[in-house]
Amino acid sequence: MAECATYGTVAVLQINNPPLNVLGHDVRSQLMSGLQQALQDKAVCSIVIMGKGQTFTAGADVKEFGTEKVFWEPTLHSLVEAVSASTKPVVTAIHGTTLGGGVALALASHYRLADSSAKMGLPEVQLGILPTCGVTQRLPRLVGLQTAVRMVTSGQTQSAQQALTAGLLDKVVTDDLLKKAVGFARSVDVRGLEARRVSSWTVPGADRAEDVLDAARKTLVRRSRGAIAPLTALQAIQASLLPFETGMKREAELGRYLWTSWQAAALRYAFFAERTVKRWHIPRNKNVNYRTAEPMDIKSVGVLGAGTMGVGITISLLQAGLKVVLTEVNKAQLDKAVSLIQRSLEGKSGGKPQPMQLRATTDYSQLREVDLVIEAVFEDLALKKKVFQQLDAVTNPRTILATNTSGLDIDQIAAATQRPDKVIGTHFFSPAHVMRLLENIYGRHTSVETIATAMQLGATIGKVGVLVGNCPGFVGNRMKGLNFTEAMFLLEEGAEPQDVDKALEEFGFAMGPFRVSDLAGGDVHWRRRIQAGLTTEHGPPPYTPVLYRQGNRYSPLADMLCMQGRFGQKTGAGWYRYKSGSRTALPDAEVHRLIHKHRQDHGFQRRNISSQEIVERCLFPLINEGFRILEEGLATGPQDIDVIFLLGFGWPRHTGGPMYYADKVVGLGNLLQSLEKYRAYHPRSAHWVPSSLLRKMAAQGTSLSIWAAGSRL
Ligand SMILES: CCCCCCCCCCCCC[C@H](O)CC(=O)SCCNC(=O)CCNC(=O)[C@H](O)C(C)(C)COP(=O)(O)OP(=O)(O)OC[C@H]1O[C@@H](n2cnc3c(N)ncnc32)[C@H](O)[C@@H]1OP(=O)(O)O
Repeated sequence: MAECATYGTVAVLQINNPPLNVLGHDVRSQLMSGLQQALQDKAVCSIVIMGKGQTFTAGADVKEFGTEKVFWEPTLHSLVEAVSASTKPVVTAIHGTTLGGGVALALASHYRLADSSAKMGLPEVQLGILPTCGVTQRLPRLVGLQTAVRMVTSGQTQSAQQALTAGLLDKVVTDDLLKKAVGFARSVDVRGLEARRVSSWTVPGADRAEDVLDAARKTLVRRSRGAIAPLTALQAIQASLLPFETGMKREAELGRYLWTSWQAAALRYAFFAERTVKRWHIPRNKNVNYRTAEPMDIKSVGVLGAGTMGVGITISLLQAGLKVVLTEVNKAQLDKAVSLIQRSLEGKSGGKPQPMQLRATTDYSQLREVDLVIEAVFEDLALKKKVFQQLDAVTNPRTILATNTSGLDIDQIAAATQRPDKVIGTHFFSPAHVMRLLENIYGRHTSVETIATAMQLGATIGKVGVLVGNCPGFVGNRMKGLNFTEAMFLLEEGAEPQDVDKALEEFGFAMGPFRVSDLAGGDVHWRRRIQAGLTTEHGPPPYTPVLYRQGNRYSPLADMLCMQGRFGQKTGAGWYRYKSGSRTALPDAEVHRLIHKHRQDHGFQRRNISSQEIVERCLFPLINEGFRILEEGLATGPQDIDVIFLLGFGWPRHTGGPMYYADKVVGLGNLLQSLEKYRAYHPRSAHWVPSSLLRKMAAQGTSLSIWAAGSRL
């Protein structure tokens, strides 16, 4: 846990708690007793604190946060204060990714040394809490308000060099940190100790504090979208302008406020959910799971189709060091893609991809020897089936064939091949080299090896893979579709597009559904609705009621816009209008007229609709569908659905994701009641019928977290 050794007059305390040296209670206890021993030992003149293994420490043990253990003495706070009060100089020697409580220890020490691999960061606001233990008071005194605000409110890490420049480190060394730290500790003198206590310093540049804090507040109000931690952290930093002890009291008050907030619990859940999804199983056959599966070794990947998705996927693969054969029948498109890929990678690595790593070709047969192919052609089932038939013919029989589809039937695509066991869906999200989600979809015949390989590939390319079953739209788009459907009904009943967008943006989404639709292009879903027989290019199919299709209430408003060529940003007009070259959504009188006329034509009585109703009507059907998905065994657990929404659909992280939000914030009983209420008003929408799983859980008074704990392997 923590080891103590002496090197002449220097005592070295080394944290040894693999893999990340988190500061759980055992580690804290041993560090504290090591420190006390060193203070009592007359032969010891100075003390080094460092870590063994891959990092100094990743900070507090987040697994303790929901428990009493976090308060057991010595708490992190007591340990940090003991370091600060030490009567012998303490040198912290940092390597690897050092986070949170690790930085707190370093700040309380009298000297800070790092090797060049070190990265330092304060991710606490991402967990909804405040960096306490004096971080918000010492950091501004050491690096100034501006850098402190940036580090604390963004959670971004600083490289060793950046930390040195900022004043956070005293020295960066290149090798043998232990030897260098011991040498450094020998050279420091107890006489200078008092002056080395950061708590006795004043914040540099305090005369410009108001400007810095005002500017930061404005940015944070815009960026945090309802998350309380960043703005609270700013208040704590502001308190560093007060005397140190007063500032510490303020830090403790604000720390308590965040610690006990529901957002902190939600963000902690999100942190562990992202890690839980890698422990997948198939609900209908728990024997098929991450433990029983052995992935294939993937060294080379073919990407078929060099459109936007193909380009993003290729960049992700190359960045992870995989060999890629990019295949595209259209030579001009291929050349354009290669230049986009090169430019993107040059921007990141300062160099072009090795010629060996990327082979671009118009010839399918070049895919013969790759380990896995990701097809990324146009979203059309007939085309994909044809492509899979060709791939089946040209590739090695052991090659895995993956399709990047956002909702088409994996079984139908697999049926076009002689190897349905080696066919899987890998749904990337656009831009594919940026978005961290990979929704992997198994079909009826997909083998456990194929599933494990797709999940492993996700991890290799730095994505969070979530395994789901096959159904139209899979998990993400199946649920998300309901949100847009209900948003249009709200327009029919009286809301304007900007009202709906504003309510959901206030809830925490970066963009409301109409702005998203304009960004993505309304024609994409219009084509899908046409294919599904819900509409035609000229209006409702013959003998079909305008407001009722395939057994459900239907709003034709989106179809009406598309029939006028209003596809969104790319055509300069959609639900909003856009000035040439601008992405700013401007309310459009044309759209308001169209909605108004539609209301009159069909007898809708316009009424005022509250933000609460907008949020509930857009989100509750989606959550209800999430329960159906769990009931149908299409996701391993609620965490999987939440991660899909957090990483793929911009669901506000501080609410934990749709299923967590329903479970812990809304409450399952309240959710059920609301669904029943809206169902009474809107009997022609099947999405208001509560799922039987939700009914059962609400009746039993149980929670999704209990259900998930029982079902997860
Ligand atoms: C009324 C009461 C009033 C109370 C007042 C307040 C009381 C406060 C008491 C506590 C004060 C704490 C103050 C301190 O400032 C807080 C902190 O230090 S918060 C913690 C900060 N650290 C983090 O957030 C680290 C998060 N981790 C990461 O970002 C990454 O793990 C990594 C370090 C970059 C490494 O990434 P990877 O190599 O990809 O590894 P994984 O992410 O897969 O992780 C591997 C494994 O480790 C688990 N894990 C990671 N970090 C932690 C952690 N900090 N604690 C516990 N466990 C951690 C992770 O879950 C993986 O586990 P697995 O899934 O494999 O089981």
